[in-house]
Parts: sequence; structure tokens; C-alpha cells
Amino acid sequence: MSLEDSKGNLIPVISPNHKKSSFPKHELRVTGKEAGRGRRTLPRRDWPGGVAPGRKPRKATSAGSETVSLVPDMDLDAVTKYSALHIKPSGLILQYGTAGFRAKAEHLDHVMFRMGLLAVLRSKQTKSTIGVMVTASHNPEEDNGVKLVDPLGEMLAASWEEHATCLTNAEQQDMLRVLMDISEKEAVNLQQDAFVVIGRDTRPSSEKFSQCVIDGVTALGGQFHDYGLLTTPQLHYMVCCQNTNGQYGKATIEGYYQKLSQAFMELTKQASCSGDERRSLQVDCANGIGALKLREMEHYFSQGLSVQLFNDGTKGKLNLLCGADFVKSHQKPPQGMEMKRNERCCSFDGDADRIVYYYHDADGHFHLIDGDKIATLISSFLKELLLEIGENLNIGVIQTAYANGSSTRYLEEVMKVPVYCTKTGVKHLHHKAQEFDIGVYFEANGHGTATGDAISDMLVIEAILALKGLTVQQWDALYMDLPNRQLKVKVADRQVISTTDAERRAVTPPGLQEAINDLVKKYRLSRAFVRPSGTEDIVRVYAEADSQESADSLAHEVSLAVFQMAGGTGERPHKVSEDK
Ligand SMILES: CC(=O)N[C@H]1[C@@H](OP(=O)(O)O)O[C@H](CO)[C@@H](O)[C@@H]1O
Ligand SMILES: [Mg+2]
Repeated sequence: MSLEDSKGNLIPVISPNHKKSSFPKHELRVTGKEAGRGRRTLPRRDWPGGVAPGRKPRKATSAGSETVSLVPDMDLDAVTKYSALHIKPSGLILQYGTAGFRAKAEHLDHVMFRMGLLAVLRSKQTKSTIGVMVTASHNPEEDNGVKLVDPLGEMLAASWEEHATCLTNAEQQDMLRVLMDISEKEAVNLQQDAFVVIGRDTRPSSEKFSQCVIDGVTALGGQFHDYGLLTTPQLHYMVCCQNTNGQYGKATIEGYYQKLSQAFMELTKQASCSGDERRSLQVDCANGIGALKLREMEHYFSQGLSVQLFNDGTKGKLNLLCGADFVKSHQKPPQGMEMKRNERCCSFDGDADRIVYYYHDADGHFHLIDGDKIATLISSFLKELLLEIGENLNIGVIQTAYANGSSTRYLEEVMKVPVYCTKTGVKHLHHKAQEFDIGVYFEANGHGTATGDAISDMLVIEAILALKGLTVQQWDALYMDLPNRQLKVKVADRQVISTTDAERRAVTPPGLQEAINDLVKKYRLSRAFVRPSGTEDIVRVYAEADSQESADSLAHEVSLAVFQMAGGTGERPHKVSEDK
């Protein structure tokens, strides 16, 4: 369905009760096969009481009872009717965590619907466009998830994360009450228009789930635009563009490609003056959305960079034995990629908001260049630029506890850049980064920069390497990573572990931190910490030390301590084996 009028002007989708819009004129150009549906409603005969969803119940004109909703301008009948199509399995409890909701797809129908409802309330409250992204990032294909995007393309505000959790967990009969409570608590003006933009990844369940979100938006009378298939950062981009009257860029996929490619071409033009050849890069797309989008985009920047795509979704399964998460956690190349020695390669994750680089050296050894080294490359480059132009802006690098100790030392001691540590999760890094004139933030696993966009990160890295004339080996040689190991431990209730000091020390259960301290003392250059995952039902263990063997055995010993002291379930943690 095209959303262009006959003159090629773009028109926002309007729900049946649309009167006047207080939104800026949106630049919605939907082209190509991927353009999503404009809007979907129940067939007219199914509308509650014959009233279009979102329309206020009419007062009866002749004899008969009046239909009056309990909350002015909230059409409870429509919400009830729609929610009956998206029943919550009783007793199911989910939490809006670091990455929104994530679970097996079969549990998520009602969650998607309710996030559509919540997005409308948030949109009314902020008088802005709100985004809803259907994705479970690097999780297995059978999972799915959803997250809301706030007006400037940022993660949802913390107080609304709580609302999301309450609304999702409300039993079917309580859902309306919880919805009204949120609306009252947040002083939402229900007469305000609402506009929601929706994107989804390539999972088999994602298309159906976008429909559930649309049902939620429609039930509360919101307007929406479904962008169809998008990377997560692209949806963040669209939201930001929509709310800044196009100042940030055009809220179209074309606008996104142009904005990023033009900046890249501009930068690399200067590099080619110094005689560099056209650069090339092998990209593992995790069999996900990144492949579709990079393929569409490559001709925009192909004069400066040629990309060869692997794991493009034509054969393999999403995130299976490939993608940024696999490469980072297994510290080995993805399957399905033909790596030539000394050639730059990178991997995206399933929704393309994460990137890691790597290469095989002349001896065939695998070298991983993770988010820490990406942050180092970008921040050193920016620092040099500032020196060159004599600008005195303050620059800071934000990391999490997972940052390799060598990277922190290098940044602080060699680059003299201040480094800060926050809790895991991009939103925490992002907030801290906002305290600086220039904040560079990356998680070790490759989430980072301003939007956490694998494509824009890839282009900025390629531009810097070209401008500085650096090979991947020279970049890698900035510092040597300390050997490290990450493990997972299953426990009955992971919340028995609480932490402090940006998750670097365990507060509960009692005695656990002391046990970790004793284990750490046995190794050189060592560090270890544990924390409950925000996205999986496990406890994560991290250890680093002067050799891989030491890091492995420290991680194993800490896992055993967690298992014993924090209620481990199933098998006791095994020693780390070669191919872990
Ligand atoms: C150690 C690790 O990689 N943790 C990941 C993971 O969070 P956990 O709370 O650790 O499950 O998923 C988050 C969302 O994608 C990401 O931001 C974070 O870096
Ligand atoms: Mg991701």
C-alpha cells in the first residue's frame, strides 16, 4: 500500500476518528515491497456497537439507554473488544527489562497488543510520535520481543517501563483498570491525538505481532504508520525525525540511507585524496534484517566501500552460529563466512544495533575487535580532531563492567580520556554520555555510539580507518585485551543476587562477594563479577586474568560459588571446555 498522494506527497495514516492533528506534517514515504500496511481495523461489522475503534460511544438519539464511557474519551468498549482478541495467559509474569520484553513468541500476543495501547498513552502524554519495535535482537528465532521508543529516539523513560510491566502482567479482567490507572497517574490528556510508528525484524512471528500492536493502537483511537521491516536503529531514527519536523533527517528509509551515506562519502573523499584504494569489508548479517537493509543501502556508498554480505538470511537461521553475539561470546568466527587472512570482517546482531569486528592474522589466529576497541578508535579520533582545531570540548567514554580492563587502562593512561562505568544496558550508558559535550559509549559486545546502530557504526569505523590509513591489525594493536570469559549460571530466582557499584559488586546473597574476592586473589591481573541478566533467566559471570586458562578457571570457580550460594538449579557448572 502506498502512502503517497497523486503528487507524490506523503500522507500520514489516519484512524477513523481522526479530526484534526496536532502533529507536524510527517514525511512518510513508503515505497517498495517492504512498506507496511497503512492501517488496519476490524471489519466494520466487528466494531463494537458499530462504532469505529477509538470513536467515543455515541449517546443514543432516540429512546434507549445512553452509552457513556467511564473515562471521558477512552472507549472502553473498543479496548475490551480488541483485548478479547489478545488474551493474556493467566499467571504469566514478564518484566520490561534492558531490552523491553523478550520471551518465547507463543507468550507474547497480549504483550504486543498492550504495548500498542501503552504507546498511545505515551504519545498523548508527550504530544509526540512514539515508536514500537518488534524484535528479540540476538535471541533465537523462536523468541520475540517488543520495546517502545521515546520521542527523541531514546529508550522508554524508566517510570513508563514500570507501567509497561504492570500493564503486561495485569490479568485479563484487570487490564482496563490498570490502563486507566496509568492514564490518571501520568495525567494523560485523552483528547490529545496519538501517533505511533511501528517497525519489525525478520522473525517468522514478527509480522503477526505488528498486527497485534496495531490492534492496540487502534483500540485506543491512535493513528499509526507501520514501516514494516526495519532495523531497530532505523525505527529510532524515524521516531526522532518525526518529532523534530524533519530537522534530524527525513523520516523515510531513503532519508536514512542518504543521511548516513552522504556523511560517509564526505569523510572518505578526503581519505581517497591520500591515495587509498576503495575499501572492502566482509559483513556477517546474522541472517537478519541487517542483510536486507545493507543490501538496499550499499549502492549509496559503494564508491567508497564495497561490502560482501554473508549470512544474509537466504539459507541459515537467524542468529544461529553467527552474528555479533555469537562471535563475541564464543570468540570465534561465525559459520558461513569465508574469511581471508588479514581481511577486515564484522558481524551485526539480529536487529542490527550491535557490531563487532575481527580478522584472521597471517598465522590463522582469530582476533576479535569488540565494542571497547571501537570506542577507543572513535574517541581517540575525536580527541585528535579537537586538538587539531583547538576546540576545548569535554569528551568522555562510557563503559560497563564488561569492558576489558586493558581498554580502560589504555583510555585513561595513554589517551588521557576520562572513563566512566555504568550499569549494563544502552540506556544507562546513554544517560551518562549526555553529561559530556562529546560522549562516546559502547558496551563490550558492540552496542554503542549515539543510536547503537551497526550500520552507522560500521561506516564511521570505515571512515576513520580510511582517514588515518590504519589497517585492521594496527587498530587491533592499540592495546592487548586481557583474556576473559563469560559464563551463565541457572538459579531458581536470579533476583536473589543484587549488586552495587555499577554492578561490579554483589550485595546479596550474603557472603557471595567475599567468596568472589577470595577467588580473584588467586590470579594475576584478575577481576570478576556476577549479575542477574536483564534479558535471560540466568546469572551472568564475568572473569578476566593474565591468561586464558586463568580467566577460564576463575570464571568456573565463581560460577560454582554462585551455584552454591544463590540457589543454583540443574547441573553444577562444568569446567570451561575448548569450544565454549
Ligand atoms: C553481557 C551482555 O552482553 N549483556 C547484554 C544483554 O543484557 P543482560 O542484562 O546481560 O542480559 O542484553 C542487553 C540488551 O540487548 C545488552 O544491552 C547487554 O549488553
Ligand atoms: Mg540487538
